[in-house]
Amino acid sequence: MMASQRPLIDMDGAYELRVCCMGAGYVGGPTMAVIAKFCPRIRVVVVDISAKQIARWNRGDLPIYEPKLEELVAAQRNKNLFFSTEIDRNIKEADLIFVCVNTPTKATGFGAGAAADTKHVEACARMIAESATSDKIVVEKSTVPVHTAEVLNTVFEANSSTSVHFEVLSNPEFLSEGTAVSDLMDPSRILIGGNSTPSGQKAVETLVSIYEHWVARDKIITTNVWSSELSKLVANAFLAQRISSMNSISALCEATGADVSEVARAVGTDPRIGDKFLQVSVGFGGSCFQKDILNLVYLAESCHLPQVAAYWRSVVDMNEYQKNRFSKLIVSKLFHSVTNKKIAILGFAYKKDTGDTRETAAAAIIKALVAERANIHIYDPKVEKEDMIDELQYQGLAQCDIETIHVASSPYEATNKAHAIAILTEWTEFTALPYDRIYQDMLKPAFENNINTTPFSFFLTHPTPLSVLIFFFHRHYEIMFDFLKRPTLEDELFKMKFTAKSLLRNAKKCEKNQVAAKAKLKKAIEQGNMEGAKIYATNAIREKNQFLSYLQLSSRIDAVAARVQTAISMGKLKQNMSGVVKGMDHVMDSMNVEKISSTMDQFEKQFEDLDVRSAYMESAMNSTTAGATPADQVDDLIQMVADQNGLVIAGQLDDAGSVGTELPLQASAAPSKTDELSARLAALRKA
Ligand SMILES: NC(=O)C1=CN([C@@H]2O[C@H](COP(=O)(O)OP(=O)(O)OC[C@H]3O[C@@H](n4cnc5c(N)ncnc54)[C@H](O)[C@@H]3O)[C@@H](O)[C@H]2O)C=CC1
Ligand SMILES: O=C(O)[C@H]1O[C@H](OP(=O)(O)OP(=O)(O)OC[C@H]2O[C@@H](n3ccc(=O)[nH]c3=O)[C@H](O)[C@@H]2O)[C@H](O)[C@@H](O)[C@@H]1O
Repeated sequence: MMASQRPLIDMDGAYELRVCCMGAGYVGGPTMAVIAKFCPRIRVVVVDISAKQIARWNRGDLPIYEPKLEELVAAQRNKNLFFSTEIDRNIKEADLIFVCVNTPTKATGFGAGAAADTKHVEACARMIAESATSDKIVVEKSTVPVHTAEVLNTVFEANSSTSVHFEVLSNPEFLSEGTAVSDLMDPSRILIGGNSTPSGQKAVETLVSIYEHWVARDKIITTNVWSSELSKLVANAFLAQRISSMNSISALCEATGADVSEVARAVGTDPRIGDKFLQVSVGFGGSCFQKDILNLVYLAESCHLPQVAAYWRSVVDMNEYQKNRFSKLIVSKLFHSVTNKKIAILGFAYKKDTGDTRETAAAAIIKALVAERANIHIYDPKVEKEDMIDELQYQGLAQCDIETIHVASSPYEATNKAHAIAILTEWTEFTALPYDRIYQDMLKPAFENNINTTPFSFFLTHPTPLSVLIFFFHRHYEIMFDFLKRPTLEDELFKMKFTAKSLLRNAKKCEKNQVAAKAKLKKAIEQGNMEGAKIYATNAIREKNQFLSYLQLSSRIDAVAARVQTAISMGKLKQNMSGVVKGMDHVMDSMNVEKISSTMDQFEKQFEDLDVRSAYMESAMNSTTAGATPADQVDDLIQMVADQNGLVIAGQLDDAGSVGTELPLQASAAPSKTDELSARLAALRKA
């Protein structure tokens, strides 16, 4: 008699149905715990070839981390949920067997690197065929290539007695790690593929009746077996394709000044497109996306559809490009060399709320940084060291390189004396770390003091190219690539304040030089050296002019900064400000006085419309830096210094000639006003 035709009451009356699940991993464990919770009259036994895995499920020290799973398992364990290594016995006793084993990408042989390795699924089929003494419904829950059900049927036919009937169903799983329990309790849909034969349809109804304990019937989709098998691959390929699409657009945004999060929002609000899975990241990870797309590619190639294969392969290629782009970015932001630099990696899991590291983008980034001889320190709240090492090995890191990597037991240990931090998993705890404290313990370049004392939270939202701290927030583009995006007004505000301070310090230097030049002038007059006096007088006047230039530009920038600050806090900024802000970044970096001055002009012009314009020094730079020092100013100064010091210079001034015609060698080599100013500003930038 077919399992589906048996009365749903077990011989001892205790259970309606006996379920066995082969594979106690990320899918098998949580899925069976949820079935056990909602179906108290169904007995569920999860079996695995790994005794270690089963022991952990039984001990309560679960082999996987998944929110809410521990409580769920504890509530059902040894009631109607059991974990066992007795595979043969549990197959015999089961009416329905879920196959939940791993189906990784083939590593060797035909289809290596693309086809799914179904050896574990086939091994399960052989075990079932050998052990079964009564009819079984066998459910493919693993993600498998299309037509795997056919393989199972062939194995069953060849290896079992003719009196036992096997009905194979496809029932792919759509849960996501990190939200597995809630996904299982409230699934978007349940997909069941079965044969159209009466026994096939009966089997479908048996499986439907299990899910109906907690899932509405209209959410349960039934199809033929091949549609179900293929739908799973297509669903994952579509999700991954959205991420790759957005990642590709992120590169375009960086090149054009568009903001990818704004683009994602603008595009995703179209209900035909939807806003899910448009978050830009370092690259998607996880055991399934890449594997399932490659599986689809292999299927297309096997069906002689090269264009279809190439289309889907590009989703994986784009993912590789994004990981690579990101690694290069870290190196370039650390002044093009990470050799012997300590880089703290916060987060190793491929996403938050899971300890799973399979295909994590973190491993690819670490591999690239290790190749550049960086000193890597990793901290992850849930990933164990052995799992990190296994994944790094799997992703091709040599043993000798793995030995150079340190695994830290706290974020503080990882970041202490680090040159940079890369946050690669969006763990919630990373958003609440005391970054000011962490920053204090990090290595810093020779910053100006005001940067060192800037609150750390500033760097979190306003990374600047001056900063050696890098905050890459996996899946949180805003923070991740913030410093690559066009600068925000807040960024510019910071830069303006910094530039204003630098100019002020330069002004002070000029003031000092002016005093020194005047002292030399006095000495020259005393010695009757009128040629020298003219040179020193010229220098003193030039220093004074420069002092004024710096001072006035600094106060002009301060005034604009104050207006920007007010406008930001009042939310009064206009769209057209962004054009000015965009060009601002380079100008401030250049420390070119004329350019800064003209950018300030633009800013002020924009502010006229905002009604926050206030009086400030007009044409400050133009009047103070333009033209040469007039000769009469030089003479006046000499006269003034002579008078102040009771010195007589009558007639000597005319005999000395004009400045610039009879200058001593040293003085004639002195830089022009503009050159000197530029040189000072260049020196200031280097300091
Ligand atoms: N991890 C995920 O989030 C999802 C995975 N899937 C698919 O589900 C399948 C399972 O994935 P995971 O649970 O992540 O794998 P996993 O690697 O966590 O667990 C598989 C388990 O099967 C066991 N196993 C292997 N051969 C066995 C055999 N002959 N008899 C008994 N146990 C055996 C292994 O020891 C392991 O504990 C894969 O096909 C995967 O593509 C589908 C949806 C989500
Ligand atoms: O077949 C599977 O194994 C499962 O694969 C994914 O689930 P999962 O890999 O657990 O996690 P996701 O939330 O899909 O994230 C996968 C990767 O994509 C990245 N991601 C996700 C969303 C996004 O917008 N951007 C993005 O980069 C994540 O950071 C992560 O690295 C699917 O979401 C599940 O439906 C499917 O059942």
